[in-house]
Amino acid sequence: MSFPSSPALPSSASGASASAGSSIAVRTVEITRTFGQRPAVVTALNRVSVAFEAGRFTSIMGPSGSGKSTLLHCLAGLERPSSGSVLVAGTDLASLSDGQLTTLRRDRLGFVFQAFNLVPTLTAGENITLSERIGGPRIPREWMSHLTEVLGLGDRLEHRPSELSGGQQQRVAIARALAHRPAVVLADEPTGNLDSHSSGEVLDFLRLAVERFGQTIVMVTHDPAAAARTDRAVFLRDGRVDGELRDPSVDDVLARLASTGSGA
Ligand SMILES: Nc1ncnc2c1ncn2[C@@H]1O[C@H](COP(=O)(O)OP(=O)(O)OP(=O)(O)O)[C@@H](O)[C@H]1O
Repeated sequence: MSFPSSPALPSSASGASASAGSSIAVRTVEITRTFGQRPAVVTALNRVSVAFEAGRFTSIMGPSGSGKSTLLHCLAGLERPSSGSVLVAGTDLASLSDGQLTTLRRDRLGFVFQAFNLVPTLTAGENITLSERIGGPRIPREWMSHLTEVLGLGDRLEHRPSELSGGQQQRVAIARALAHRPAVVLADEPTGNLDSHSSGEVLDFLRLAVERFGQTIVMVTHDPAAAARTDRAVFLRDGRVDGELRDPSVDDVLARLASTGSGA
């Protein structure tokens, strides 16, 4: 597969630092998240401190119930931790009002979900520019056309989601997540609903976004093959960070999961 070279990044490139690995895009400091009341309190996250470097692709793995989704939701500002801090591009989410948090989520974060979450009544192109349509920064058209060309969507922009395959819908969702150059893209099992061919393609595009555009991506996955496409796999267990692997291979990840008995 060959791709055209990237045009100059828009000056509004908000936080997608090109200096891979040299700065922290998002971090948690000692976050704890509990659900419920005594005596039935569930501690989903227990004093988790983890930092995600700018321009890197990180996966979060761990057994069911280990806290992966709760961590991603806290990074996304969808859930507030019971204690501790979440900092996105240096901003402590706890210091923001609800309105400020909504704006930060629109302008500085991108999301890719297992269920695509496209707006069914909008075309692919309209879905991709959704953040602009709801008041976010203007998406430069040169960047938009480059992005859709790289993702192989150039001839699909007038189609509605129901007219696209699952893999194509997820590519639209990725384009939407990347369009406003967020500080971080948060991906929750982005290949969970796809066949292995489409999964491979989606992982190729996420990888490309990191390498070509310096995008920071944090992805929850159960799939060792998906984790092996990332720069770093962080393992959770019982709401705590339980080690990590740099440049993991599938075998590394499988061995790691087997050694802790944490079949993903
Ligand atoms: N809204 C909630 N109310 C009560 N308990 C919750 C809530 N959300 C999560 N939990 C509990 O917190 C713990 C962590 O859940 P979480 O969904 O973060 O795990 P996970 O690692 O993402 O699991 P899975 O791989 O199955 O999606 C679990 O024990 C779960 O039951």
